[in-house]
Amino acid sequence: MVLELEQVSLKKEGKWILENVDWKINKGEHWVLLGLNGAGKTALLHMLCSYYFPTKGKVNVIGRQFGKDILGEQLRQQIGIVSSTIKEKIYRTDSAYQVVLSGAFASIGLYEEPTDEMREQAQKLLKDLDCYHYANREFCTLSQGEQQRILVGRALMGNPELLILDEPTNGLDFIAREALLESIERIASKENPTIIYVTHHVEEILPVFNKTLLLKNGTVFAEGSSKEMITSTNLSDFFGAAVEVSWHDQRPSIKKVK
Ligand SMILES: Nc1ncnc2c1ncn2[C@@H]1O[C@H](COP(=O)(O)OP(=O)(O)OP(=O)(O)O)[C@@H](O)[C@H]1O
Repeated sequence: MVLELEQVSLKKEGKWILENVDWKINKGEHWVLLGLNGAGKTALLHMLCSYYFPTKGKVNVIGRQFGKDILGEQLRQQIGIVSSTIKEKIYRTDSAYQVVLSGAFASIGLYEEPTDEMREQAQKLLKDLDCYHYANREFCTLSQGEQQRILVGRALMGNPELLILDEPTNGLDFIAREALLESIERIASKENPTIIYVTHHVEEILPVFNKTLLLKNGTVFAEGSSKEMITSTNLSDFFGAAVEVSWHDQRPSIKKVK
């Protein structure tokens, strides 16, 4: 089991942000965490990375139980994460290669001497993600799409037990988005890491993400196979607005019904 949440609740400034969340993720599963703005997705991710401690309930991430085991840095080294918060922190003048390498230490910037093995893995990731030709460019000179690829490479350094992709296509145009999704699909099917893909865009649910958890107002609205979750009836209830879901080539699309 990579993740086990049991009746997890989180209170911040007198308000319940998460309530009675149950979620189990087995090794190698690919999940989508879908929720509208303010649903509690970021709060939940912060908890998985041990930045937040649950007010109630049990959290077990990669075999470590919050409250019993030592967490923090050690745990975060086993989780690869792509998020806008991390992107904002990356040093503008670090090269793309340095950014990828820093993932081996789960640090922002490089403070330790990488081993030959780390360098080899970083170069391989740059090639696999089709980023090798801009490896020596400063991070800030890369396009949004290029930056996101580099961040995916950084997250994959050290072969994490859990890969969290938090709205990785934010700010990307249609072409860059689809190209990044193709890479993610390749990683998911080839390397088979456990992945949580966080989004509010139904269209981004790739066939490899065959499980979905719907989070609404801090509670689990429903969870199960993506095919069963992503239906017109279920999502109309979930969004509180009549929507129509259609599937093409195993990818869903959604439109509001007038
Ligand atoms: N530290 C905090 N203190 C007080 N309220 C918070 C805190 N963190 C989050 N919240 C509130 O909890 C709710 C859920 O926020 P969260 O950022 O987790 O949502 P989200 O699903 O990630 O939304 P988005 O898709 O817009 O990023 C929001 O109402 C937010 O204002």
